[in-house]
Amino acid sequence: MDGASRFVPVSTPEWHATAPAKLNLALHVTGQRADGYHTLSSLVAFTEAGDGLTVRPAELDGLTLSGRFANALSDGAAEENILVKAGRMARAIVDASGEELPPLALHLEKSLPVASGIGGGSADAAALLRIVADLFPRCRESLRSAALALGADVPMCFDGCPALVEGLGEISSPLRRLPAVDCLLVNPGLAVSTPAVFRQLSCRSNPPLPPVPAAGFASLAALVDYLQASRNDLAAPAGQLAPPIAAIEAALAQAGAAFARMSGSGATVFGLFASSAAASRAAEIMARQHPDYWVMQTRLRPADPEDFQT
Ligand SMILES: C[C@](O)(CO)[C@H](O)COP(=O)(O)OP(=O)(O)OC[C@H]1O[C@@H](n2ccc(N)nc2=O)[C@H](O)[C@@H]1O
Ligand SMILES: Nc1ncnc2c1ncn2[C@@H]1O[C@H](COP(=O)(O)OP(=O)(O)OP(=O)(O)O)[C@@H](O)[C@H]1O
Repeated sequence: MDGASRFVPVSTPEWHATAPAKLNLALHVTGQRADGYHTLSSLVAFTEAGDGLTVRPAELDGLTLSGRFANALSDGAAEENILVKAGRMARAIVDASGEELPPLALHLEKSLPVASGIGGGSADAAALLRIVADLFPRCRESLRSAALALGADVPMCFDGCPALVEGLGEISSPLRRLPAVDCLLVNPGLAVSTPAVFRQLSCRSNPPLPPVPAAGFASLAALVDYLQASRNDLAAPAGQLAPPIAAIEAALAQAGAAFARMSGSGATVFGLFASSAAASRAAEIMARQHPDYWVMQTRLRPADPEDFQT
């Protein structure tokens, strides 16, 4: 059965994907290109939990929203939603391949805070591109290549695997091993603009991350050892725009995190924990201290060496 014929079954099909949060476990800004964009060296991982995207064929394209952070997106025109742009791009690519992508009804359960350094919009767009790639496998490479035009984080979200990323984030070296580390994400309720953070950077030319061990990370301890020799270069400029970031990092460490750091351009801070019980205890402490903060307990999506062909 080819991809297009899947759209004419007796009952209406429906596809669902989780759009996980992206965590920049470490992020070094290594330079600035002539077009103003910055080159990065970043260790990225993805969480089990995230936004939820449901896609159905329909008479007309449409987007509906629900979830805790839906309101943050319904103020703007639907056309501005990155999902609408991703859908348009996917249709152009599928059409150019000689197949046909019908109108789609999209429903987004927006569970991740907006403009928070965990790539929520990028994850949503990538989830849609992945669904289209599964339906039209011949278009997968073109969809992956086009993803960068939607945003620097979209290619890594499309791959969805823990990786060392370079360039603007589109050059990816997947990690051979990463355990399913328990983690907490904490956001103080302050939206932070990514361009504003890059503008505040004082040094735009830093050394890349230390080499990632060829075998990846077999334990939380090995990962933490590596992270301690790295930074998030965007933490200082983001802290000028969202001062609670440093206090959240300290509070997570105090509450038992083996490691805590801001992700991306902030203001979300992640904490890594030795067990789900330890993460739950810290979640209770954070919720008691800051009932207005967003706190999400989840785990990192692991990487297993058996997934790699040698
Ligand atoms: C900070 C990161 O989240 C780390 O993964 C990404 O680099 C940002 O990814 P993103 O939010 O998808 O970013 P985009 O939507 O592509 O870019 C937003 C704006 O941030 C700045 N920007 C972004 C990425 C990058 N490598 N250099 C930049 O200078 C540019 O001013 C750009 O206009
Ligand atoms: N589906 C979407 N989800 C979130 N933001 C969206 C979406 N569509 C458009 N946007 C816009 O994109 C901007 C960035 O939002 P997003 O949540 O992706 O930021 P972020 O978490 O800081 O991303 P990154 O980590 O990639 O910098 C917001 O200003 C928001 O209005």
